[in-house]
Order: sequence, then C-alpha cells, then structure tokens
Amino acid sequence: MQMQESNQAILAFHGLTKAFDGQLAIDDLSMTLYPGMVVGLLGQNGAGKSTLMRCALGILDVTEGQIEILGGTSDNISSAQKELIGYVPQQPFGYEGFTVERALALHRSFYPNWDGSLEQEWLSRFQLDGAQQVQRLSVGQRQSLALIMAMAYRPKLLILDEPVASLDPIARREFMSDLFDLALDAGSAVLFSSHITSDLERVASHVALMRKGKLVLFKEIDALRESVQLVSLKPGESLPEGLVVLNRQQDKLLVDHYEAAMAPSFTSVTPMNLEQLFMELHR
Ligand SMILES: Nc1ncnc2c1ncn2[C@@H]1O[C@H](COP(=O)(O)OP(=O)(O)OP(=O)(O)O)[C@@H](O)[C@H]1O
Repeated sequence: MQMQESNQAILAFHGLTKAFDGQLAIDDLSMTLYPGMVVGLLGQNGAGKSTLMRCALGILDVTEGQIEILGGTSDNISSAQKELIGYVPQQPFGYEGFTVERALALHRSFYPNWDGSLEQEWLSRFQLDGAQQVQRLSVGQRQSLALIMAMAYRPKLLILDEPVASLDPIARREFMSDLFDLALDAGSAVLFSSHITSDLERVASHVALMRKGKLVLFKEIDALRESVQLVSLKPGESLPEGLVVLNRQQDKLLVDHYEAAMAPSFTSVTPMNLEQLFMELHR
C-alpha cells in the first residue's frame, strides 16, 4: 500500500517511555501512523502493547516523551477528537442490564457520524439479537458488539486490543477484511494487537513488533519478507554494513535491512514468515 508521508499523522509516539513503579513497560518508543495504515502490533505477553494503546488514549499518563493524536496531544483529548476515535479494550465492557438494542441506542447518541446501515449490516453479520441482554451474550458476542460500537461511526483512529481473540474463524476473517476497508475508505489509521500472526499477515499494512517495551521492528509487511532473514555468516566474513542484528543464536543471526547483494557473505539465508520471525526473535 502506498503511504503519503505528506498526509498529516493520525497518531505519533515520540520517545515514549512509561514506567510503573520504576519498572519500564515502554522504553523510548517512536512510531507514526498515517491515514490508510493498518498497523498490527505483535509482542509476547507483557511486552507493553496494551500500555502503549492506553497511553495513546490518555488513559495512562506518560513518564517521558510525547504522543500526538489527531492534531492534539494524548494528555488533553477533546470531546470532538473523542468522536473520531474508536477503542476496544482487551476486556470490554459495561452495559450490563441493557439489551443489545438499548445499549446501541445509548452509545449511538454520543456519535453524530454514526452509520445506521453499517450497524445493521454488522449486527446481522455477527448474528447478534437486539433483544438479547448484554450480560447474557457469549464472550465472542460481546466482543462483536464492542467492535460495532467502536467502528460504526467510521473513526479516524481505531485502536483495538486483541479484537478478534474470541471470534470464531468466520467472524474473524470477515471482520478483518472490514478493518482493512475502513482504513482505506475512510482514510483512517488502525492500531490493533493480535497474537494471531496469520491474521496480521493478511490484513496489516505494517507490523510493529515489541519486545520488553521496545519497538524492535516497524515496517511494511511486504518489506518484511525481503529485509528480515535468518542468516549464517561464512567463516572469516564480517557482517555487511547496514545489517542490523535482531537476535543471535549460535551461528544463526536474525537480521533486518538485508539486501540480495549481501548474499555472498553467508552460507545460508532463510526468509521468515511472521510466526517464524517471532519465534526466532524470542529464542
Ligand atoms: N497498571 C499497571 N500497574 C503496574 N504494572 C502494569 C500496569 N499495567 C501494565 N503493567 C505492566 O506493564 C507491562 C506491560 O503490560 P501490557 O499489559 O502493556 O502488556 P501486553 O503486551 O499488552 O501483554 P498481553 O499480550 O498479555 O496483553 C507488564 O509487565 C505489566 O505487568
């Protein structure tokens, strides 16, 4: 996907650091999301993904650094800006005691740009019954409802913390393609975390890989297949200039910024899919 750098950033982290009781959860992280970007955030449990999202939304104060969000800053998000942001936390939710229909009616009233036909389309897609009590919904149905609530007003910025973990494969696949359409049609940016690397490969334009609070990799998913490789150096050869070592395991190196011209320096060069890359990074 072609990104226009001249577009105004929708979300930008500048040297973000977040500590809890002196323990770093985010460590000097910088990353910018432009319109049309669907960024898949990948990292082990505790890597800092939810913390990053909660800092972006001003739910958590930052320890150091700045976050720009929709032309403002995360410590002072206006109600007009909030109408342009959709967020689904890892554990939605509220609306206990409401039916699905009443919960949606209340939620809808906060968003002037609510798209009723999109809401109806998704309700039937997820087979949600408007008369059902919210507290009686299954975990996956609640997640579906949370997604409708976060997306039916076509937000400019959509932040989803493991949005599909409880969805069945059919719902997941359909939702994922909607996500992509939303970003492209509405010129929105999406930041979503997921442990399902195949989903991420299918819909993300970019992957952001976090390890222990640091952003280890942030690049277009297509570029990843070229530039990240598992290599073994020929005896006596030194590492080509420009190559960045992400991890080292005996004679195997996981490298970024690989180029075909560097091949003579290695006895083996193995491309990685996202899951393999993730495994190699954490060996
Ligand atoms: N409110 C908090 N108080 C103290 N420590 C916290 C708090 N929230 C998160 N942490 C710590 O920050 C680190 C990052 O947690 P975070 O929830 O961001 O990870 P994550 O990548 O989202 O993990 P998962 O994939 O399990 O959801 C962890 O060590 C966690 O214990």
